[in-house]
Amino acid sequence: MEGVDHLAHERNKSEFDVDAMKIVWAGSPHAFDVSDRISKLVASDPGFRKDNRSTLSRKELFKNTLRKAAYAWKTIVDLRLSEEEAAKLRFYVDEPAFTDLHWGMFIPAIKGQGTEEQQQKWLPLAYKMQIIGCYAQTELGHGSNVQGLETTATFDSQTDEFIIHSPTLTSSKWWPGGLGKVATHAIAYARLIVGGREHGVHGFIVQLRSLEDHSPLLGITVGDIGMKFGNGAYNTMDNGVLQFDHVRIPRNQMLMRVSQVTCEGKYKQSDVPRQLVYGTMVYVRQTIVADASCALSRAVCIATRYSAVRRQFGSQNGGPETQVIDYKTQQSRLFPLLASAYAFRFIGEWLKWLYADVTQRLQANDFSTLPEAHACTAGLKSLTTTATADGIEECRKLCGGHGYLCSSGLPELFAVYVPACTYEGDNTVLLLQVRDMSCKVSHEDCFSAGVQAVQQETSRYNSLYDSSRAFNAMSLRCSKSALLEAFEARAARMSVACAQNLSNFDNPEEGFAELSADLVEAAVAHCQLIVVSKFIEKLQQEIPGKGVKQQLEVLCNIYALFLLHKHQGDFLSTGCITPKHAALANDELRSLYSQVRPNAIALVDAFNYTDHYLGSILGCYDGNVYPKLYEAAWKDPLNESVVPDGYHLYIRPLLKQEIRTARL
Ligand SMILES: CCCCCCCCCCCCCCC/C=C/C(=O)SCCNC(=O)CCNC(=O)[C@H](O)C(C)(C)COP(=O)(O)OP(=O)(O)OC[C@H]1O[C@@H](n2cnc3c(N)ncnc32)[C@H](O)[C@@H]1OP(=O)(O)O
Ligand SMILES: Cc1cc2nc3c(=O)[nH]c(=O)nc-3n(C[C@H](O)[C@H](O)[C@H](O)COP(=O)(O)OP(=O)(O)OC[C@H]3O[C@@H](n4cnc5c(N)ncnc54)[C@H](O)[C@@H]3O)c2cc1C
Repeated sequence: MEGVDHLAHERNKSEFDVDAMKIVWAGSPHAFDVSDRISKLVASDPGFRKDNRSTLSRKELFKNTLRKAAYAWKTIVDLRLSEEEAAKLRFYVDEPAFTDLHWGMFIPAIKGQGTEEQQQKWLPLAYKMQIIGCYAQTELGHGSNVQGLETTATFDSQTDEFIIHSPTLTSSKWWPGGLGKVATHAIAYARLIVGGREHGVHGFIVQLRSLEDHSPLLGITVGDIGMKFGNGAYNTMDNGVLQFDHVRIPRNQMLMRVSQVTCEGKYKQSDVPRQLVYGTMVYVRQTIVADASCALSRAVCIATRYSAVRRQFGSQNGGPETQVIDYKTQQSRLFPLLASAYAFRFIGEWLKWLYADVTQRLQANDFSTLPEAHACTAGLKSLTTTATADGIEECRKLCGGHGYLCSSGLPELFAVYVPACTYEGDNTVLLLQVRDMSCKVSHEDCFSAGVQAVQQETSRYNSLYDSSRAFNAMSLRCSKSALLEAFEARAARMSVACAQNLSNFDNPEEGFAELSADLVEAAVAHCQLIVVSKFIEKLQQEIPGKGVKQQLEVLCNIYALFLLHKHQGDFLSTGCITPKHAALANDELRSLYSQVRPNAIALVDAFNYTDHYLGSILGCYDGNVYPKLYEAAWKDPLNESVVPDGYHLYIRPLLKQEIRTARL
């Protein structure tokens, strides 16, 4: 049966132009071309094989990652790939590695926080990988609370140097990727002390290892923090521990765009806001949102293809059994995830635009949109990574028993992905930062503007309440604006409730702490509103290709109505929908699922993932699942011998009742 497309009948059912949808997914014809070429290049090169990751020991796994990273670099140099193509190549190599932090955080930190001079000195070295960098912020004792970091950087005006020091065990840097075994340099975050005065946390470029023999420099203690969740998975990364014992660095290795220390020991603050020290995190959070759609679409692609292959029950007159994708329960779990993958793709695109816009403004010393960018990236990073991590696990369950096999690709994808809910800011901590989005819910807003802010919000809410009276079964089906109003009303109501409750506290901090769980829920409602509204905006653009826009309309409705159904308590209590409307929304969802069904395989084909990237027998393009599963089982190291190692020591004595005399 080799070469037969077992999903051909599914592909023939599709009602839209898949190639046009591929362009929409990629973002542009150019982006599609780059992605398509590079993914095929990686898939066809045996140097990038990854099917044995879960069976390797940590040491073998890590060495293999080093080999792949070096091979990837050689490929990039030999083929003279552009920056965009090189980034795509690393993406499709699909193995977390020190290079993620070098390109993803170390370089952006220097670009964002370094002066022109510092950029000129360090960036060429980093671009050529003559130095390898990591981002050393988190410590054993503090991650979320950046202001609580304990590492110190004390200025010594005699020698024009900073002395970087770890004064306590809890000040040890802990977690930075690439630090454990590879990085030669770090952007280390430390409390700046000048002339006995503290000036908060700043970034410093610190060399960690010799460029000759890779040994740690004087005063540096560095190593890996140990095995992490799952086999293979994120264990390809050398997350590290680092202690400084009075390590001296030249003064010009403090990143000085935000503030400077002069050789006389004067601390000077630029006009730029202090928060720019956190700028790298804003950048990375934005990329993590884009990455969420990749991880979720990958899991959804696997689960959708397998659901079309898998059959259980329902045979009539000896005919084939029912494809599990035809069960309404399967559809109601799978299709909202498919819709979410598309929704996250578009919100990722929007956030990329927002970030580019902020960056441009920053260059012109316009810092006005920084708080919005921070709130949006923080909130949307939290929303999309939580939904994606949960979605991957749901996809595993949607694949039944076989989903639990490593060869399904889902266990490793889950293990690699879940830390996204924690790194770059714990998701709950980040939701608490969502204050400046479309409404005001912070304690300062309530207290500084007093009752006025609450009144404004209340009247805004009331007007939404009135307009959304028009929300009915018909508008649910046809009107995006009715849906959007429902989401706006819900978000506004939750914010107003928080604001009113906050104003009952004499002490704002106390009120904020007491109501933080409600604030988090209001933040989620705001983030969902943004995702829905940006999906709707996307549909207002011209989208070429037969049936493409119609498919996206269906997915947009599914995304919004699924959330409305899931959070109907919130929506009902806004009074903008009645229980009858909630029931109608549910009926509408069922009908939308029927519309997606014939197009489901084509909608995941539009992601254009190679079998190499998917890394899943259940999700393979041709759907020839069973022979591949059978063949893969026999390749497991445990099946190398028919009688296992250990038989004579442990099984035979059991069977022969000789266990008391056996040497265990
Ligand atoms: C199968 C194989 C698959 C393979 C796939 C491979 C793909 C892998 C690719 C992914 C790679 C990703 C690698 C990830 C590596 C991870 C790296 C890290 O985790 S680095 C460390 C990140 N750390 C954090 O994120 C810490 C979280 N904490 C914070 O961000 C902040 O400290 C805080 C915002 C929570 C602090 O809050 P608070 O105390 O209120 O802040 P401050 O007082 O310091 O701030 C006052 C003021 O500033 C505003 N603010 C805060 N942050 C920012 C910001 N970033 N930008 C702009 N403004 C900011 C804050 O809101 C306050 O504003 P105000 O107006 O005064 O209220
Ligand atoms: C795989 C991985 C890679 C990483 N890579 C890097 C790296 O390259 N560089 C780097 O510097 N760091 C890195 N980190 C560290 C990461 O950024 C931190 O772990 C993350 O910011 C969370 O901080 P924490 O560990 O201190 O969590 P904690 O803050 O200790 O969180 C523990 C719990 O407390 C809750 N909590 C904390 N504060 C509050 C609050 N104010 N209100 C309510 N609840 C709260 C959280 O919600 C969470 O449930 C990495 C982490 C992981 C897992």
